[in-house]
Amino acid sequence: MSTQPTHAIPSYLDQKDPGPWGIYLQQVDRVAPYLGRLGKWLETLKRPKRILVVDIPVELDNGTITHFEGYRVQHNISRGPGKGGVRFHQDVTLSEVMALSAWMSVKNAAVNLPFGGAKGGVRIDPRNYSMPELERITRRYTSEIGVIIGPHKDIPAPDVNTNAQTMAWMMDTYSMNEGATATGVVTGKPVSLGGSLGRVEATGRGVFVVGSEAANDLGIPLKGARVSVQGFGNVGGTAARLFYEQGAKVIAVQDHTGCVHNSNGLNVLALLNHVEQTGGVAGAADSDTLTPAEFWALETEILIPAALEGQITKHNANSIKTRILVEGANGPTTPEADDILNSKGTHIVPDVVANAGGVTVSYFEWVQDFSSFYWTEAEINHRLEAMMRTAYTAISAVAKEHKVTMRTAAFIVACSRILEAREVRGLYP
Ligand SMILES: NC(=O)C1=CN([C@@H]2O[C@H](COP(=O)(O)OP(=O)(O)OC[C@H]3O[C@@H](n4cnc5c(N)ncnc54)[C@H](OP(=O)(O)O)[C@@H]3O)[C@@H](O)[C@H]2O)C=CC1
Ligand SMILES: O=C(O)CCC(=O)C(=O)O
Repeated sequence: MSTQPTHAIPSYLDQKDPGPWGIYLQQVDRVAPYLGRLGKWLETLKRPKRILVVDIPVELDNGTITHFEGYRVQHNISRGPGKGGVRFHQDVTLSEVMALSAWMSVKNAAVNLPFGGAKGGVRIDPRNYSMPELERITRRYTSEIGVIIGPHKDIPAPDVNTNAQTMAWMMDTYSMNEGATATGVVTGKPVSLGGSLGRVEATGRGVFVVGSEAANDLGIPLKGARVSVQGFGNVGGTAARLFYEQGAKVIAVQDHTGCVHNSNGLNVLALLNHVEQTGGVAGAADSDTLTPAEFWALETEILIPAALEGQITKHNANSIKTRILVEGANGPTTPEADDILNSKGTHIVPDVVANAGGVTVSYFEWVQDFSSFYWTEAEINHRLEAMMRTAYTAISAVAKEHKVTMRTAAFIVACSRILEAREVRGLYP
């Protein structure tokens, strides 16, 4: 007998979602058999706590008024305030933001940060707008979501196409509306505004740390290891540089301008300069070009997707020849592709562990803001590396104990922590 009430018109949550939210739901279902008595709370994870869709009216430089659609979703706040980035992208959808917020709940719990999960987004291609227009859009978006964010409620941070400047505008807008400076309302701020040293590089550094742990587990020396990277922004660019500096051969990099390749290894520092000057990897010196299909089929020791969700699917998973997949991006691998890669023995370090370095240093930033006492970059990096290694080792151990993948192990650890908090808090106000 069903324990849920039935209705003639299904709720939007009951629709079959083929997008990122549907992928997240499949991942949650895979963890159900391992939750024991906590299984009775599983439905909690399939329902975001709070969804806010906002209209953002803005006057453009040419005097016209235009409207953007923005979102902030708080998936779960059982273990602490919501935490997660804000994305500006033309393809942002509610399904995507719901999934990204849920992956934040899982990530924060997997690494044992005292946060729930949240995420935000604005449907906009920021390349089409001037800086003053982006400032007005960001400020209006912040005012609109101001009813649910706050240093103890939900703390945004940078994600795709947002950065420290975006966070400065958000912090200033929220503070003006509150009538008091609230540094702790966002993380990833400029250091001059209470931001943390090391935050800009933190996600890529975390990818490097767990990628190195995985290589060590498989007996692969970093020196000479072939690495390919999709996405050469904050996460992919930093991870590529750190592997390069340790002697790995970064043989291919792809962004939306194309894919550059050199089987002897690209000069990553020169490539970063080239991207700074031209806006993309296309046309970089000492490289040939590859099609996307050729990029995925390259033989590598380490492959790092660090762009958007849904890049590795049943259509390209069979061609992938890498020993280790380190998910810098959120949700880059669909469940079918996950199964194909696992059956080939690919060692997958899932997003909820691999890219947790950013939110870990965001946590350090939040703590520093509250205590008004700031750590050195060396201290930050040391603590970050320790937390990433601990999380990787603990989740590997659970994977071995239950004979499951690292992704399912991370979900077992995280979902158990979230649902235990749910259970012990109880349901009624
Ligand atoms: N920033 C952070 O702290 C964190 C980010 N992440 C995740 O990491 C991923 C990347 O984020 P981040 O580096 O911050 O974002 P950025 O905006 O800095 O960089 C995104 C990169 O991805 C490239 N890209 C976008 N679409 C495509 C595509 N279809 N094919 C190939 N390349 C593409 C972009 O290329 P181009 O510039 O040419 O458009 C750019 O190089 C996202 O999934 C994000 O959610 C996860 C944890 C924390
Ligand atoms: O730093 C943060 O708070 C969140 C970063 C983020 O959005 C992510 O990990 O996907």
